[in-house]
Amino acid sequence: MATNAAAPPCPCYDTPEGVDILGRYDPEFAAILTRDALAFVAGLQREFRGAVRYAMERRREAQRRYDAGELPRFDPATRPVREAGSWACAPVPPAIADRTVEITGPAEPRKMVINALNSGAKVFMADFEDALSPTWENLMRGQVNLRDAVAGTITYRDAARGREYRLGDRPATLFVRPRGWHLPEAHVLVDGEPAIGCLVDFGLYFFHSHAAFRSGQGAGFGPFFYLPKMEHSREARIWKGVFERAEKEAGIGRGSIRATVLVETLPAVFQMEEILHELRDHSAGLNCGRWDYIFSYVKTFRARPDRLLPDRALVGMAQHFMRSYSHLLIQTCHRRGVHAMGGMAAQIPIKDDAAANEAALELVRKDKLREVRAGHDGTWAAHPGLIPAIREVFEGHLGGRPNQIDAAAGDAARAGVAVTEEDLLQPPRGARTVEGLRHNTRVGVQYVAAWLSGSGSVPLYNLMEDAATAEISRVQNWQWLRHGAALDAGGVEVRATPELLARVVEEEMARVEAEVGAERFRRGRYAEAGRIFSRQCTAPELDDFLTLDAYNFIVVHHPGASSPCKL
Ligand SMILES: CC(=O)SCCNC(=O)CCNC(=O)[C@H](O)C(C)(C)COP(=O)(O)OP(=O)(O)OC[C@H]1O[C@@H](n2cnc3c(N)ncnc32)[C@H](O)[C@@H]1OP(=O)(O)O
Ligand SMILES: O=CC(=O)O
Ligand SMILES: [Mg+2]
Repeated sequence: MATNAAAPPCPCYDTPEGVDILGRYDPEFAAILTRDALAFVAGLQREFRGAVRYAMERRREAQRRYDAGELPRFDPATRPVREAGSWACAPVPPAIADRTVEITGPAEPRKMVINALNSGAKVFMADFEDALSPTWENLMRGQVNLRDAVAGTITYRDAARGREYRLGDRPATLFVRPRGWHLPEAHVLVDGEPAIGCLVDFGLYFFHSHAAFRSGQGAGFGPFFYLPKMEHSREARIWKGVFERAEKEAGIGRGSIRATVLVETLPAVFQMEEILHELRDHSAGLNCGRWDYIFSYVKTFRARPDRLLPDRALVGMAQHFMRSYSHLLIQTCHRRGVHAMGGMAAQIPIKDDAAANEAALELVRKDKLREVRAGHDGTWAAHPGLIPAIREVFEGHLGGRPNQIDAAAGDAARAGVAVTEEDLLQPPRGARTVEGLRHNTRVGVQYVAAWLSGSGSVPLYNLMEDAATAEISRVQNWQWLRHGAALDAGGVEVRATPELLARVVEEEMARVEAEVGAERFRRGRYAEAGRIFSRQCTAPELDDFLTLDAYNFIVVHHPGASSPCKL
């Protein structure tokens, strides 16, 4: 954690009792961090921090049981919720009936927010999570961007390219993804403790934009959210409480706020009905967060040598456990009357090779066709260049319908099969190789270097990489090392050991340096990233999240940014 002693003591933020801001002062940020907005955020913290602490402890307790050999499963105690045909989620707001293509991207840079809103997608998910490195600057600029986007006033001038960016006629509808429950916000203290990051993200955005959103984009509903990385319905219950408190304080109707929950942890797949039930007045469906789901599969089974994953590249939606997860999600959502959203194909446009670009596009088309045929109502795009192809697949299949919630269509329904616990847990098949270890390392180190430098999503080897995909690289390396996995090295079998990893890290760092150039390598945070990534892959206990440990390296405290000179 760095301290910037050179920061001037004043001007400073006007904070309510018990709130301290340790991030850099900026007049633009001060327009977000108003006394009233901070009082709203502090109220959320004070009411819900006990429940969040308890939920995090329950996660750790569940993990201890998995480590001892228990398998995740459907909870017998909530069978009545799963089996009751008598409940449904609140009707879908008209503004988001059609979510066939959603673009995602970080809430900062500003240019990207405008591009996403103008991309032709129905929805833009502005991300404070997988795609954003949570530096103070990114978080606060992201809040400024979203406020201006909802107000319809967002513009940007790219002086170097002489380009002006402004909103087009039919911008995408905004969803905002706050961070997961586990991440603190070290620049905002409430009663002397770091705030819960997602309540800062949610609270500031809601406070400044709920009214404009409801009268504009939401047509009487909203704001809309995506909720990441939950592991149990008790965590959804906390969000329900947050939403109800926010609605009450804002004087808007209960059920105005809607949220799509990402089902992206293995424990959560056994809780989908329960999550929807908790959020039934606030639900905007579920989404297959496939990359974090793979990460979670490894994490949950960290202690199980019989459940080692094959190379990352082989763990796709065609694997039985992934297909089963998507099918159960579709069945569950449609039974309860809400959208079943698909996930992210990792391919992005390839600029300098037309044939490779066409091959990448074809993979995206195939992935999307599988999703819409399975019954998904919409899906994600990582890049504006993919939207025409994805729209063509989804709109072509839906034939003018905004979604297929009521259609009882798709493989998931047609198959008529009950997805079982065994289906959801079936270990994926495929080879484990030294090349896989190398690829994980090369990508993991470069991602961490980018994240430390403020970029949370980056193109690497023609694929999108973000926190979720990087997590797979990290935990897979850790798991292979922990269990001394046998890896194929071109026909020869070698064991994954710390010594092998050390050699791979050294060689891959040299390769990365050659690829990015010595100057960029020296100026970037590659060496630091190499150390963090290696340490995490060889740690005796698996860290819960890459970004929790790495967060300490991006926190910059400015003493005097708030309380010492309260206005
Ligand atoms: C696992 C998950 O959670 S998935 C969801 C989280 N991940 C994401 O959201 C990733 C989103 N995608 C991205 O961040 C980017 O597409 C990247 C980093 C993968 C590639 O970005 P770049 O290298 O900048 O792409 P590229 O150079 O092709 O960009 C071309 C133009 O498209 C824009 N663009 C690219 N991706 C996006 C996007 N997702 N949203 C808006 N605009 C975008 C760029 O800003 C650029 O605009 P310009 O021509 O006005 O300068
Ligand atoms: O958030 C999405 C994912 O795939 O992870
Ligand atoms: Mg995710």
